[in-house]
Amino acid sequence: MRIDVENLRVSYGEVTAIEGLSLALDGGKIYGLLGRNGAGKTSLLSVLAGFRRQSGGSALADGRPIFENTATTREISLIRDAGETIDLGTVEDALYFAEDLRPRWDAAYAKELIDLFELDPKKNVKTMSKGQRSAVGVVVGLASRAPLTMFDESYLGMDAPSRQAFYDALLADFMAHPRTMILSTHLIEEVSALFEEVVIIDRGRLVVHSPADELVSMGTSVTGPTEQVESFTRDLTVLGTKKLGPTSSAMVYGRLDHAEARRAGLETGPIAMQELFIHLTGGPAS
Ligand SMILES: Nc1ncnc2c1ncn2[C@@H]1O[C@H](COP(=O)(O)OP(=O)(O)OP(=O)(O)O)[C@@H](O)[C@H]1O
Repeated sequence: MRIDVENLRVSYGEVTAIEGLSLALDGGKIYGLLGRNGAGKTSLLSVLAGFRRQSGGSALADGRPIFENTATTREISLIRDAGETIDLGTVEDALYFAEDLRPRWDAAYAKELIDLFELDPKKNVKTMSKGQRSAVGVVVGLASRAPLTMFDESYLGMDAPSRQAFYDALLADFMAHPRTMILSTHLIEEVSALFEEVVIIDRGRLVVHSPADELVSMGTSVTGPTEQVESFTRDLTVLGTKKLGPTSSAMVYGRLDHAEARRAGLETGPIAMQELFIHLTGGPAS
């Protein structure tokens, strides 16, 4: 499913969560949606899911307005954190409800996922642990096979093996049934390998929309004797420097001539997406 957002504004009374945001997603990919606390990720996803009407601008899915358009919103699934989406009866009830709502529901796959996450179908969702409720959300989100599937920090409370099981299942199911997936997360290092494209928002505005590999290629570590590192990086954007005795390692943002660095006796290497994210969203939290 294709997404076109144009000059979007989302306000809550006096608070403006999204302002002047335009974004075009071709679809059929896994997108990472990144932003610091309060950046507007949930607000954007809520509009894309039709949970909330935008205050200004437009949001289209496959060229059609989303809000109050049931034919379109049936094809869109947004799973919020810790199973917030599912608050009725047992796990089985939640699955029946989802099956009724979702035209592409795969009941056999849902059952497989219930077994994978070792969930008790007869258990009341409200009495489950936070991680188990998140897992129910993940099952509903994946088995819906919605052409636009969004997970908004849907792993909250899930332990590391369960989160890994979620990422593996998501990737396998995406390969078998390609669709548009948007994952909003703060666990950048853990999830970034899944992203084909990355969208970073900050204070309600778009900062970056780029293929993940291009974004990562914008960051380089330059390591060598401190003096050479300093002289080589003098006119470059340096995100941070680490010193160990006479050696320094600088994190540089922007295109860089690796051969020239090597000629200067320096080593270059990749830096993590998280470092770039921290830089692009205003540096470490004070
Ligand atoms: N229901 C609401 N009423 C008033 N303000 C709200 C409401 N929901 C969100 N906001 C405000 O809108 C801004 C964006 O919030 P949003 O939840 O979209 O951010 P987020 O990027 O999802 O944050 P987080 O990573 O912390 O979940 C924040 O300033 C927040 O306080």
